[in-house]
Amino acid sequence: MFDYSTQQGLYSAAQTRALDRHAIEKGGIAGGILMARAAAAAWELLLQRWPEPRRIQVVCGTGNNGGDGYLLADIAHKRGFPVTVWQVGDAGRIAGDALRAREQALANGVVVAPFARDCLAAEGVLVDALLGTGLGGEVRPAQYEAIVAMNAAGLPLLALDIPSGLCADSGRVLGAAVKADATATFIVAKRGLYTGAGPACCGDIHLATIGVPRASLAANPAAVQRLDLYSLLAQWPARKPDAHKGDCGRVVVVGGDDGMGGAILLAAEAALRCGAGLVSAATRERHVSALLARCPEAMARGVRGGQDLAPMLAAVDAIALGPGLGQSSWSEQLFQAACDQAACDQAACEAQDKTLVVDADGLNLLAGGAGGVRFPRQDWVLTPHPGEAARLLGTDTAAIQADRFAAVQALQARYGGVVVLKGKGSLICDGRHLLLSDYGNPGMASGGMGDVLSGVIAALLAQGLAPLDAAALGVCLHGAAADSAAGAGQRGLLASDLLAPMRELLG
Ligand SMILES: NC(=O)C1=CN([C@@H]2O[C@H](COP(=O)(O)OP(=O)(O)OC[C@H]3O[C@@H](n4cnc5c(N)ncnc54)[C@H](O)[C@@H]3O)[C@@H](O)[C@H]2O)[C@@H](O)CC1
Ligand SMILES: Nc1ncnc2c1ncn2[C@@H]1O[C@H](COP(=O)(O)OP(=O)(O)O)[C@@H](O)[C@H]1O
Ligand SMILES: [K+]
Repeated sequence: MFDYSTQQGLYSAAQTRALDRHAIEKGGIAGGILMARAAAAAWELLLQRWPEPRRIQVVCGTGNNGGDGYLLADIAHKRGFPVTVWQVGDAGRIAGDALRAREQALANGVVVAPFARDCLAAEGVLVDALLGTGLGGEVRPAQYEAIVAMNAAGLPLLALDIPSGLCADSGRVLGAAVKADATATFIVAKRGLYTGAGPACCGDIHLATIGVPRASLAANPAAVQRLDLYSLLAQWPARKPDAHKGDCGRVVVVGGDDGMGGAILLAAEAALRCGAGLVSAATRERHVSALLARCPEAMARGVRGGQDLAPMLAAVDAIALGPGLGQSSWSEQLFQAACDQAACDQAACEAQDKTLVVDADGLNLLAGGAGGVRFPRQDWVLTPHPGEAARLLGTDTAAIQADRFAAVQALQARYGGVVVLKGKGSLICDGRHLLLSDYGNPGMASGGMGDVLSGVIAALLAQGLAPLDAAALGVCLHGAAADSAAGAGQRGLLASDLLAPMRELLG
């Protein structure tokens, strides 16, 4: 198993509060000092990003996020920039460090005025210090209006800690959220910044740790880890000099019903390009010659049903079940044969690390109860996109996207094994670990990307990686290859464009 403890921790709002408390109470750093450091870090980022702002407008709320904003305004004012603070909500409710920050800014001559409709001037840089990790529930009307106005202003926008209106825990928009160009997040990265609507709201994310003691971090370990491809690759030993193809694993990809022959080809080619020793494709007879013409390294076989498939599965390490599988009776037979094969010799399967990767119509068949396949089971990696996840949990896509962390955990609890919830900020869960990959880009919103991913994960399993490691490395590799292939343009990216960069990244 890879060691995930060195990956960057992602925190919930409650964990962040516990961390703050620890730093203040045990670390002896006053809350006001943390606030001043946060403001200074954000100011530095603002100047790096927009070196000559003609004006700075800071929209402040009544909590400590607003306090950060007041101190940033104070710094900007001292540096001679024209600054206005627009106060949203009743200033009489401001207390503690935030109140001291406001008083300091006022005493130093910062212009502070109540936020009003159309108050924002159309110049300079806007700073969002309205709501941070203290947001609870859907945003209330006054804050909603301020968020809409900030987004409509058409100005460069820097969010402090988290774009206002974004849920720090889930990455869901709570009614309305600021769409920032950059976000300066403080102390630790919040988990909602990296998945769901988070990435679209945050712009570039910059973490300022503001000197929180290591002991505070150690006392409050994160529950989610953000994956770094290169540190995972560094944990995967190189091939032995005398390796032969039998050492590198056997994969069978199963699918490609009528009209979907390309899906099975993509999965097979991806498995080969990610280092599987031998790859077979079990598909409709009519796809075999096209598959062989494009990819002669794959062993393509036409299968009429479950009885033809079973012998092909006997001596394999990983089965990718689902690319273009369809939902016909042929599909159901193959689905059942693959699930039975893995289940009937569970002991052998454990000994050989034989694992199923179930994707696409494999997941739809599973959701529909095809073949009476029992679960939970540990010998599979399920790779649903949000629509498939909704079918597997009997809910709708919006409910999945509203809390992707909860969804991936619910899927894993119900179905067992390792679950990958795809989409921006893909999540990987085995019941003990909760991992996030933020590689990938909207160019991947094109047919065949998922087929490639199932081939990648199957290849990594076949080469001996544990299911969690194969899923984690596979998802990162797939997304990073798409980032590399997209270059400056995302439209028109094809799933097959990922094959060459994946191979380069694997080294
Ligand atoms: N010592 C600390 O705790 C530090 C906190 N920092 C900042 O403080 C923030 C957290 O501060 P707080 O806990 O005071 O919370 P926030 O300032 O994020 O939010 C609380 C405020 O939002 C309002 N609010 C809550 N839910 C709302 C809703 N649904 N609609 C409209 N308004 C709503 C509350 O009435 C309150 O005024 C962090 O995000 C960070 O920016 C930083 O200064 C670093 C140090
Ligand atoms: N906007 C995006 N940002 C990052 N990754 C994305 C984005 N859109 C799609 N992806 C990734 O592309 C893949 C698409 O898989 P899937 O929806 O199953 O495609 P298909 O069924 O067409 O093969 C997933 O790995 C998903 O995480
Ligand atoms: K904010």
